[in-house]
Amino acid sequence: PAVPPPAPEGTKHFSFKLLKTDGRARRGEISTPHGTVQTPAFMPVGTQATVKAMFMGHVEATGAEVVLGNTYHLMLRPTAERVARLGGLHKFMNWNKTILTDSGGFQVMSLAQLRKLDEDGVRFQSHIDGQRYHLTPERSVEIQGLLGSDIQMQLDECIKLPAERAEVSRAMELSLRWAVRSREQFERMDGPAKGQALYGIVQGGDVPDLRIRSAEELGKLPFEGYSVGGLAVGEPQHVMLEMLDITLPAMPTHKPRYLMGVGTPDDLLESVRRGIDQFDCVMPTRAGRHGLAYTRFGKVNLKNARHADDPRPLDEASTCEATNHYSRAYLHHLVRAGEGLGAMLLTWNNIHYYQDLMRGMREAIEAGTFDDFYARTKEDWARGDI
Ligand SMILES: CNc1nc2cc(C(N)=O)ccc2[nH]1
Repeated sequence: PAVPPPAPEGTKHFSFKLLKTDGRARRGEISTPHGTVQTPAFMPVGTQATVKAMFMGHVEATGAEVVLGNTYHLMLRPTAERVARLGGLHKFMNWNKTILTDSGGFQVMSLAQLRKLDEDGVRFQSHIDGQRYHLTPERSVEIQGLLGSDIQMQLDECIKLPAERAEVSRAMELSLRWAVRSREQFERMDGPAKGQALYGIVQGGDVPDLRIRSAEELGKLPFEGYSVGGLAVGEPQHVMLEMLDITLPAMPTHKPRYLMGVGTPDDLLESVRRGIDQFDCVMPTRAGRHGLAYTRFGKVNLKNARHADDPRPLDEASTCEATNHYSRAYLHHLVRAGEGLGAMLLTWNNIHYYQDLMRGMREAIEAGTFDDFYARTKEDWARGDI
């Protein structure tokens, strides 16, 4: 039988230190058996044990200290048991820093076929080969343990917005019951002793009293951190931000807060300002594969013919080794020609930009100048690319 990989030599603990605040913005440090994570942090998405179009050494060069793995994809292929037999996800993908995994629940609802959700869990068919699965809170934690994930997620039910209050309440209450079962499984697998973390996920849609109930009930359980779920699911940005204003004050102060699936650079700036510590989003990697660059002065679409003769790099001041050796004209050519190097260079640029933005916010909070950083960054984006 496959057993979870052994924790690395040395530290076997998880901790979070709240180092400084500036308004509601927080500067912290997460410690896991695979190193530390300076927060606020952006976690590049490594869905199928790879950050698409990047070598992990280059992901590390951007300053990223934690990447996300998707339980749904990995349980289908190559399976958690095979990854465990091969030494765990860190070894499998050659990443020896921190790995956070999601529970699989969100992607079952968005990718799998013939889904049937009940009190026990969710039954579905693989989008790859139609094979049937039954994902329960216990199985999701077991899979994440087999992968050797440092930060694991409870199984929850995330619904799309807009939704009726009754539906939001049903899904939130189910997620609370699943939180307890996830925690029991995590402790059966000695997660805390291995220095791993399990995060509870706050649900409640766009309904203030349900958000507060979810946050308060989860806060009574000994989770190492808490995610804000159920957002970036079709609601306008102002609704997402209003929900943060409601939810964050009801969450434990001295535990990390992770806003799932978010977001654009502007989402990150607004959410750090409200007290979020961790983010993940496919935006920078997916955009890079579609010819779109994120820069200090906003987005640049390299497909656009205006770049065809432009000898300048994307950003003269960027320290990203992937983009300051190449002209916009060259990037435009690669994108128009459909060359793989185009996707690689733009993905690297985008992850590097996201890490630069997070580093800027961390330094501003440390210096007590977050409001100034916020205003200047908004101005730079408004200036746009010239
Ligand atoms: C891209 N938006 C997004 N919202 C999410 C919510 C969850 C959740 N578990 O509520 C997970 C992943 C998510 N990704």
